[in-house]
Amino acid sequence: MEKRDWRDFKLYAITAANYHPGRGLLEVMEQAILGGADIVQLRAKDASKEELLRDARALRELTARYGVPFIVNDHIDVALEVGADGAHFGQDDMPLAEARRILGPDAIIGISTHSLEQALAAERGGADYIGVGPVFPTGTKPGRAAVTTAYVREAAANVSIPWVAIGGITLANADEVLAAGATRLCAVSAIVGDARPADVCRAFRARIDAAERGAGVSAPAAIAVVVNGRREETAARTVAELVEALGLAGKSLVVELNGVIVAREAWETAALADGAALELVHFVGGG
Ligand SMILES: Cc1ncc(COP(=O)(O)OP(=O)(O)O)c(N)n1
Ligand SMILES: Cc1ncsc1CCOP(=O)(O)O
Ligand SMILES: [Mg+2]
Repeated sequence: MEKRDWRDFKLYAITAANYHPGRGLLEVMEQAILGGADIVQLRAKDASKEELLRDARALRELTARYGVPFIVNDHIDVALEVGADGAHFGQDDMPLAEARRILGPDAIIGISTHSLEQALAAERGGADYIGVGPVFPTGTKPGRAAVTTAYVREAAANVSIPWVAIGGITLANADEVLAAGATRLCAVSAIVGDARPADVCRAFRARIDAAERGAGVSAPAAIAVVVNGRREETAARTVAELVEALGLAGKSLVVELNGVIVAREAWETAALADGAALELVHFVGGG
């Protein structure tokens, strides 16, 4: 089988074990890959070196099995030790030139950028890809100012190396980021924090593919779902969008999707696929 060029990646999934208590890292990341994540990063800010090495070895094996590039965040020694495909660094991490010297010419080196100036500097310095973000405020990187879709537009117009939009991206705002010119999306909480990472990744990939075809942003195709036993055609792709479309936003509701209750905090990322079955129970306040 011909090996895919890693530059063709569309959906970048990053680990965050704190978002999936009770579910294993490998189980969650394998689901993400099965749903269409085509590059994976190990990011574990509070992990010990031993934990990092253990998880990096396991993810190296998993990603190799699926032919998906594996990147390690921050820790160049761990990337080297486990034979990762590359490493990712921020503006305050190891300088790009030093990382290149240590990892060699074939490693994939990613750099976070928060402005076009930083993007062009990373490009000149030999980065293989850059992160553009955080596009929106995000609890995954608290305190970091959002660059907004204004910087996504600038990147789309000016950056020649692969770049990926990151930060606060969910199924509810993915189309906005794609409409600003992104062709690759990265998400942490929206993927690994969802009970069904494969479904979320499939939904992200569908949005990315639709944007690439120049379709879907203004007039998404309808899917058929079953709501309380009744078939509904809808353009909604998340529980939140469906609740809004049914005029139930702000109401006291319990939502069950395919037999599983979806917590209100997860409505924005709970993806709807064609054929999904929902039960919506609306409580009317009493006196
Ligand atoms: C793909 C991607 N983009 C950006 C980042 C953030 O890196 P950094 O700014 O160094 O912040 P930390 O992730 O280290 O907290 C990333 N990891 N991946
Ligand atoms: C690591 C990182 N760098 C910029 S934003 C971000 C966090 C993205 O996480 P989420 O997708 O949960 O907002
Ligand atoms: Mg970093």
